Amino acid sequence: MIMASPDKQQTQKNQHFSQALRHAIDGIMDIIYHEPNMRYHMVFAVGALLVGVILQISRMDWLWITLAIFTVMLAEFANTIAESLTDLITHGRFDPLAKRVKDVAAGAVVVAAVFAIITGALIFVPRLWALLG
Ligand SMILES: Nc1ncnc2c1ncn2[C@@H]1O[C@H](COP(=O)(O)OP(=O)(O)OP(=O)(O)O)[C@@H](O)[C@H]1O
Repeated sequence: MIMASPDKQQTQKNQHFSQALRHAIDGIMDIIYHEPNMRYHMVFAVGALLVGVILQISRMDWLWITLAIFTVMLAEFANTIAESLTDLITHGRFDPLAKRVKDVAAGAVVVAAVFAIITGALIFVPRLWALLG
């Protein structure tokens, strides 16, 4: 689960912006590689972007779609952070507070996904309906 830089096990502060950016990219690659849900979110995001291009949605609609995509992804980041910190503290030992943290974090992803579904439906369904009608 944890991706340390292969060259050294750094624990001190980053010295340069490029070093900080490299670690941030490590984090993004880690969540894509280890969290299947993040990959599902990305597939849905690409699908929404393709449909948006095909239907030539407005600039305002693009803003809503972009907001929905990033909201879901940020919720998944928060969920993964909460899970990792919980596992770091509990080492697999059952704790009711750990359950609460993980369940609430997972709930945040569900709420974000519902927002994305509503946003996509409001933007795409009327246009698809008009195409079929
Ligand atoms: N240490 C723990 N103490 C108590 N309950 C736990 C603990 N670890 C996990 N759980 C319970 O098991 C569930 C599943 O845990 P898991 O770590 O797989 O989270 P998850 O949200 O399903 O993960 P992912 O988002 O990667 O699918 C949690 O939602 C929580 O209810």
